[in-house]
Formats: sequence, structure tokens, C-alpha cells
Amino acid sequence: MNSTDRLKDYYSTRLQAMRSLFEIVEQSSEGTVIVDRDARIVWINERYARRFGLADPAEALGQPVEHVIPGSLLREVAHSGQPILLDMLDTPKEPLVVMRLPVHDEDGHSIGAIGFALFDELKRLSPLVCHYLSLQEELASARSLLQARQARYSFAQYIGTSAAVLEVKRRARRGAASEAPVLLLGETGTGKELLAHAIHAASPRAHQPFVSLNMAAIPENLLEAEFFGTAPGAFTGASRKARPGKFQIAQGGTLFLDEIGDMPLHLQGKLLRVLQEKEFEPVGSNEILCSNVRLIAATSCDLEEAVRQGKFRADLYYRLNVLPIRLPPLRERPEDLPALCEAILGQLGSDHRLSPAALALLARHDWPGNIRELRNLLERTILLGDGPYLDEAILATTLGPLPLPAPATVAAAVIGENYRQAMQRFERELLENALASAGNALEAARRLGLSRSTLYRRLAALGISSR
Ligand SMILES: Nc1ncnc2c1ncn2[C@@H]1O[C@H](COP(=O)(O)OP(=O)(O)OP(=O)(O)O)[C@@H](O)[C@H]1O
Repeated sequence: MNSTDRLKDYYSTRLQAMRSLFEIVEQSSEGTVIVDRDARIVWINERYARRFGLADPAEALGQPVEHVIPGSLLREVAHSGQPILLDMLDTPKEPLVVMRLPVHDEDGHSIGAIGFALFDELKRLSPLVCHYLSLQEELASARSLLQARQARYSFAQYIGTSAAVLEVKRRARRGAASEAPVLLLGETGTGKELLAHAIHAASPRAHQPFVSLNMAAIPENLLEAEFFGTAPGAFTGASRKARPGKFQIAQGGTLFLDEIGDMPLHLQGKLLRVLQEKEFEPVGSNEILCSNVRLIAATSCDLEEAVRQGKFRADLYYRLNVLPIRLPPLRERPEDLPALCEAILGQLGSDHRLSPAALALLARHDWPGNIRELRNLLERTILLGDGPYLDEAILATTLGPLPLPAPATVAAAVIGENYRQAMQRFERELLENALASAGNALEAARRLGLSRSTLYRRLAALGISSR
């Protein structure tokens, strides 16, 4: 039988493989030892014997394995017949990585065990371990970032059954199923951000990041870097690390651009390019990155008017306006007030209900801050309400007068001022009064029923400092 024929014989191949395996591991490892069923050493190689202080391997034969190799677990393996594939063995010199295998007879009974000390230089393992640990850390932080970037709302949280709301939901569902940009139009507090989350959550991109960027909340000179990221050293010397922009962070997912009407003109051109060519360059870099991002934009301003005034690029407007959704203000859908109040009270953990007279009072209010204002109002009112009902009297107190300018100053506006100037002065006084009485911008925004970013935007437009 030649050697190729021998390899075709299953049993002899197996035997050859076992022999080769034993020889290779025995020669390349730090040491090998074999024990019988009673854990007495029947064979040990020279290298291993020397490591444990024996000049001649023969001195170890017949000895209980633990006498020669303290801490050995070969007795356990010989007894149980179960291997311990990878373990550490402490030795006086240095720890060893060891593998312990049972030895079986032809009937499958355990008749002993064999131990290999695979290697002793654990520091050779440390780059591997460090790499593994850093991969683990990256994975954990990517997971938690992704979690933070998941949609927080679904369509079920956009409350209302009025015809206007049903139409909003119908269009938003259509938007979720398509890849086209969605443009959300509506006054402050009408739920544009909520709906953007819901569209993302119902879209095929739901498991990818949802990233939002508010144009009004970020200084103009930083916006481009926020959008497209920066190359290493783009601003302050070459050592500074690259910083990803929102387009990179949202890759594969949805980018929500809030207050898009406040986007500076030069950036509008760059955004248009990303939408058309699906690529962009980080600030300070020549590298071109591909973008796979679905865009949802929102604004509370009149974009068509902004286009007419040359403040917003017409080509970008048409590109964004593929699926416009107009969110109705609360005063146009008073029939939704009971359901909204019930849902908001539930979210606030309150089991109060509103009396019919209280609901009628709410229906007469104008709601400039829309649902955000309603939520703030209910939050304040439940602190005062005794018993199960919030009645008209309590609501009248909390609806309270806003810090309006005195009627005399409003009347004076008629003389010598045009409509726009008078409105600006009125708004300036309203905001200044609100800031003064609230003490800070956050509280002022809350009292006025505006989002903080809308308040900041209006303050900036009127040149009022928020301090
Ligand atoms: N239809 C709705 N049902 C329930 N809650 C709503 C609804 N619309 C808005 N809200 C709530 O009102 C608050 C304001 O909503 P959101 O921030 O989405 O408004 P917005 O239009 O984006 O406001 P802004 O333009 O000021 O940023 C949030 O607490 C939101 O959960």
C-alpha cells in the first residue's frame, strides 16, 4: 500500500492525523504531560519537567501530577472524561495558557489525561485582548448611540381624529413608505418634530439612526461643520481629530432639519448638492463622501415668501417640497382638545379630568404655542387641582394673562408707525417682558408656549439679548 492509498483508509488517516497533531503540539508547545486514570504521571517531556525543577523527566514518572505541577487539573479531566480546552495555570515563574484533554480507551472510557502548556508569554496575547476590549467598547458605545438616535415617537402619539389630523397622518404614512424628502409646515408646537420621528419609525430606515439638527439653534459659522463634519486639523492644527457631521452620523437613516427656513443661503447651495448628487465633502477635506440619508425638513415660517424675498433658494425649495405636510394649528381643530388633554394628562401621570366648562374655555383660547402651550398649561394646572376634575376656574387662573405690553403702548403704535414696525415693537416688548418676568429664556419660552429655539430665533431677529 503506498502512502496515498493509506490516506484513503479512514482509520489509518485518523491515526496519522492524531499522531501528527500530538507531535506538532508537543514540539511547539511549552510542555506536555500525560497522566493515568489516577492522575499519576506516565510521561512528561523534558522541557516541561525542567520548568518544574526536574533535571530528568524520569523523576516525575509515577508521581501524583499535583506533586510535580501544583494546581494541575488533570486529575479532574481524567476522572470526568471532559476536556478543559483553554485555561490559565499559575506557576512560580509565570502563568501558562494550558489545554487539558481526556484520553479514552477503545470503549470510550477515560483512562487518563493529557495536558499541553500552549504558551507562557501572555504578553503576546495582550494586543489581541486589548483589540478585543476596544472593539467591545466601540460596540457598546455604538449601540447606546444608536439607541439614543432611535425615533422617540410613533404615529399613535400624534393625537387627534379631526379631518385635518387624519389627512396629516395619511400623508405622513405615505411619506414613511417613500424615500422622497418630506417638508413639514406648521406653527410652533404643532408637532412637526413628533411627526418627523413617527415618519422615521414607520419607514424602512427605522433601525438606522434618526438625527436632528435645528438651524435656529446653531451659530451660522458652525453650521457647515455640523452638517458635513470636519477633516483632521480643519480648524486648529493638524493634531485635531476628524469630527463627523450629521450627514455621516445619520448615514443609512433619517436627517431631520428643523427650522430649515433659517438656513443661511451659502449652505442651502451645499445642501442642494447633497440632495442632487448624494455626496459631500467634510470641511477642510478634499475627500468626497457618499450620502445615503433620507431628509425630513420642517419650518414654521412661510418658505414661499422667503423664496420671493430671495432668502431661500427656489431650487432647494422645490427639491424639498416633494411631499409637503401642513400641520394644523390647535385653534383650527378644537374637536381634538378632549383627546389631547386626556393623552397629555396621562403622559404627565395625572388622573385628573377636565370638566365640560373647562374644555369649553380651552376651545375659546387662541393657542399661539399650540400643543406645547396646552401641555405647559395642563402641567401647571394639575399642581393646583383638587379632586378628580380640573374646572374652569382653575384653568382660567393658569391660562392667566401673558405679560402683554400695556394697551396704551399698543394704541400709541398707530401714530407714526407702519404695521410691520408696530408688530415688531409689540413682539419686542412681549419678549422682553416675558424674559424679565420669567428670569431666564427657558422659562420665558415655556410661559409663551414657544420652543426654546423659536424664542432664541425671534430674540436674535429682534436683536434682544437673552441674558
Ligand atoms: N398631535 C399631537 N399629539 C400629542 N402631542 C403632541 C401633538 N403635537 C405636538 N405634541 C406635543 O407638543 C410638544 C411640541 O411638539 P413638537 O416639538 O413636535 O412641535 P414643533 O412643531 O416641532 O415645534 P417647534 O416648531 O417649536 O420646534 C411636544 O411635547 C409634543 O409631544
